[in-house]
Amino acid sequence: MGGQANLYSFPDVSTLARKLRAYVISCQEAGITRHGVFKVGVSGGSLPKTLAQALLAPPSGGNDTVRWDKWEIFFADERAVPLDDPDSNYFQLKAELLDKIPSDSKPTVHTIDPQHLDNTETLAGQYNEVLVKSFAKGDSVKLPIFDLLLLGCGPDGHTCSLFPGHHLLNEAEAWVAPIEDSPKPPPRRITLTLPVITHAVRVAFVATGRDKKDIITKIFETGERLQERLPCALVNDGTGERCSWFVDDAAAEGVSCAKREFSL
Ligand SMILES: O=C1O[C@H](COP(=O)(O)O)[C@@H](O)[C@H](O)[C@H]1O
Repeated sequence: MGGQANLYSFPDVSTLARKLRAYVISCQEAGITRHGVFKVGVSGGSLPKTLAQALLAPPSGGNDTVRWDKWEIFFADERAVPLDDPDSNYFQLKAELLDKIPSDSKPTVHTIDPQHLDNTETLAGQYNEVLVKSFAKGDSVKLPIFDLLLLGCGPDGHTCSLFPGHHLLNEAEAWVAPIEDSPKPPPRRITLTLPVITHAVRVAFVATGRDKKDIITKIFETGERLQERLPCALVNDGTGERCSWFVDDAAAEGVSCAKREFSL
């Protein structure tokens, strides 16, 4: 894999949000040029709040426009709960971001089908079909290619619903996989698999706050990261310079090397 993941550290979350906006818009423009739409996968957890701060800010002119009507939003992982449950990643994104987008320019949002909540295999199959319809369009395609995946990093190094050392990290065929034993509640979820994540055109992690410091240090500084099979480190290794980390100084405090200057 070419190069190393980019680690961008900013003094505070508002600065991070401004730079993240510029980055997402550049991925948006590339996606629209490539195929007329912007196909983005988003995580839950702390990400929707920071993303909303980035994307709901008024445009500063020039090319700084979020073209919501061109966005197709998918979920990088989702919990097997109703869509109006506060644990639902869709619910969190809706509350923080989707409900605040002006009604004349709404994105297309692909949720799980809540009819299949009682069976995570069926739920993963249903969401897989959603991806097939959008990315394969009747052709045989080995893997979907997201224009951008916006991911979180849990304090244990998990991303999406891929957890350290979990057997799902070995999944090589499925695009979407069920999980029934997530160590972080709720236990029943579905997730994009590692091959899908590392196949994206761009991957961006967003992680802020002191409670992310130890794991980010481990991911970027120590030799233990791969032995421990930390999902975030595996994504870094599978994507190289296509991967960018947007972190604040509190989260990056333990990293002494590898930080890059963000320019766009
Ligand atoms: O359970 C989850 O956690 C991760 C990380 O969340 P964070 O609050 O530590 O940012 C999140 O990315 C994932 O989508 C979610 O299901």
